[in-house]
Amino acid sequence: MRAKYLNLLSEKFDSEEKVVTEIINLESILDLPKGTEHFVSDLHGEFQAFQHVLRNGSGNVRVKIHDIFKDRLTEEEISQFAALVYYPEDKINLIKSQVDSKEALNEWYKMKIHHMIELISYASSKYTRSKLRKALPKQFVYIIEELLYKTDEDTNKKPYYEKIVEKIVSLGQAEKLIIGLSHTTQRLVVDHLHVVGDIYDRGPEPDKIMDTLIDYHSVDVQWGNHDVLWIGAYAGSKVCLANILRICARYNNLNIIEDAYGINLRPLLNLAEKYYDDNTAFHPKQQSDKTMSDQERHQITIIHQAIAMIQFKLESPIIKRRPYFDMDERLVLEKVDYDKQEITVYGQTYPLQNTCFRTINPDNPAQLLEEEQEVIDKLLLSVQQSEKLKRHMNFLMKKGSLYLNYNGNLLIHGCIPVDENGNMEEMEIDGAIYQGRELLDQFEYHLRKAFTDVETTDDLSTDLVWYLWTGKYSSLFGKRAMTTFERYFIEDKAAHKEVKNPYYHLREDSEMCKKMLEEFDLDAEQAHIINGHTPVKERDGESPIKANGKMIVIDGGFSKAYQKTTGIAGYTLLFNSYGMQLVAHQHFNSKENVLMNGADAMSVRRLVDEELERQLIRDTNIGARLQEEIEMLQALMSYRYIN
Ligand SMILES: O=P(O)(O)OC[C@H]1O[C@](O)(COP(=O)(O)O)[C@@H](O)[C@@H]1O
Ligand SMILES: [Mn+2]
Repeated sequence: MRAKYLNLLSEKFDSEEKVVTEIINLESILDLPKGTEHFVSDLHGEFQAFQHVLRNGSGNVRVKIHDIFKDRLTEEEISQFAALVYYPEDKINLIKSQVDSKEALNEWYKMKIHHMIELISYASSKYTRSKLRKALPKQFVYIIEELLYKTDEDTNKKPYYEKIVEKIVSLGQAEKLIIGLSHTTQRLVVDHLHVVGDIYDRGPEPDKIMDTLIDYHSVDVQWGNHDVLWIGAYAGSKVCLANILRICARYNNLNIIEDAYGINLRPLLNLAEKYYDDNTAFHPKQQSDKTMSDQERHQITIIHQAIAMIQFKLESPIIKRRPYFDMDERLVLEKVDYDKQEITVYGQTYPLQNTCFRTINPDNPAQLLEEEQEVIDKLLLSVQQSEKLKRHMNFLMKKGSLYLNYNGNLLIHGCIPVDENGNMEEMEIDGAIYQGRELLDQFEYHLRKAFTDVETTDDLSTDLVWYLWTGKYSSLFGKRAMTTFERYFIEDKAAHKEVKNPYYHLREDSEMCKKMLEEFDLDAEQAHIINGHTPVKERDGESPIKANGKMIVIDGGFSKAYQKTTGIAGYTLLFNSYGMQLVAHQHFNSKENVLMNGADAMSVRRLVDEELERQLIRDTNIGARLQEEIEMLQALMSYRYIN
């Protein structure tokens, strides 16, 4: 086997020199500082805020500009320069409208090109030349490299460089070059991006986030409960599909379904018109930046009811065919007394209000009307035929996982289900018992299986995707039960409560965190758990850094709907060769504000962890892989070339 592999390898490295060059190349990469990792989570469709954070590298771009130019530019000029790097196209247009002569514009171009070259040279200092080359705008690689590697600028070559920049400007290329250099800078300040779940739902543009991630140079995703709901819908789970439609209706986002993904809602609307009327419990949430006519609101309200009732009906057969999901209490339609209009759940009887049960047969409440069945079948077909959704879901499968061990840390959206005593909770799946990491691996196995067979809609794997959204031992949900039905129809808020898994208070304890890290074969002393999912209520004094820094929770509320609760507009985490920093973002007003005022009112930075020694690539996941490659090359060397 080994000889076979070495023979294969020798086809690529067919001379002693080639092997030596590659070994030296890899060795030198190992000694470069570790690249910067950038963590975000709970984006919830907020594309504008997300792309701002990406473009400014959570404040990293400004820090770098500040480092270089603090003695030469005012704070105001630094902010304006930063705005140019974030939004070069728009900023250039703005400048064009402000300057009064072509000469002045050309002078501005020249100065900015020089500044950008300095910035890139600084921002790329920890990368190899080849990596930097890959990040440069293709059409200008040669020119930029000439400008970058100007070793003797102060002496004989200076006029030569001035000439190059002059020429770029006179040939009308300055604008393109500045735009290209800005994107290069954005790319250089972050080496790798982690999205710790919940790209979808609540906000208006998850599809644009997906497109951005697909184009991003290096990224992974830890699925959130909302993401698996979308994966489930595509993978054939009708109940997941009903849920995503219900949430889109609730947040006035049905255009994601219709316009972004091209899914036809007409059959659902027809059904809704037949059976439903106005109902305040189903009015869509008013998003501040969206207007709605009365007619639109009416349509959304009736669609919202139609799909919610389909959802409740679809839950029932799954709960019945999977007794080990242990969800009998969620057979809500069967717990309703239709004459008295009340329900008994968890031993309590409550009156029901705002009901919309016209399609329900009290003798068999979970039975879908033929029309309902037809609608959900058509919707599923339409979902599975959406090319764009297919592309997005494929990407989520390719780059995503339920959890990830990366550079010594554990990244996971929700939780590791534990009991009050901190023991891993057990769950039965298909006759076998799983817990901890094994349980999570089982969930992931089934999710992938469901995705490879989208035709099958009611097998165990597809049902388990829905379980991940809402089940008691789901590592993504992290609560005992979802009280969606109660929230619509019961006034008493006590019935709405969703009890969290004990994980959420036990994670405050560093010993508990260490135990969980060990479960995932990580070095408990060094590692951190990085979570999303539960908004940190900074407003009430809650800290995102818990258990002496072992646990970091980065859901700070990108989602506008949750900003009132958190008091801020999201956290992001940066992990560079010097350690980890948490960035708390202020509310993102608008791109226009950044452009006009250079305002970048975000970041309060907090140190999570400081490395005693600067971390090198040698110490990272990638470093471990490179070391293996070096070993193979050394083996090839002795096998083939040295005797
Ligand atoms: O805020 P809404 O739309 O009422 O949604 C509430 C539901 O969302 C959930 O919190 C899940 O979403 P998150 O992952 O964002 O917490 C459920 O537990 C809850 O029932
Ligand atoms: Mn979540």
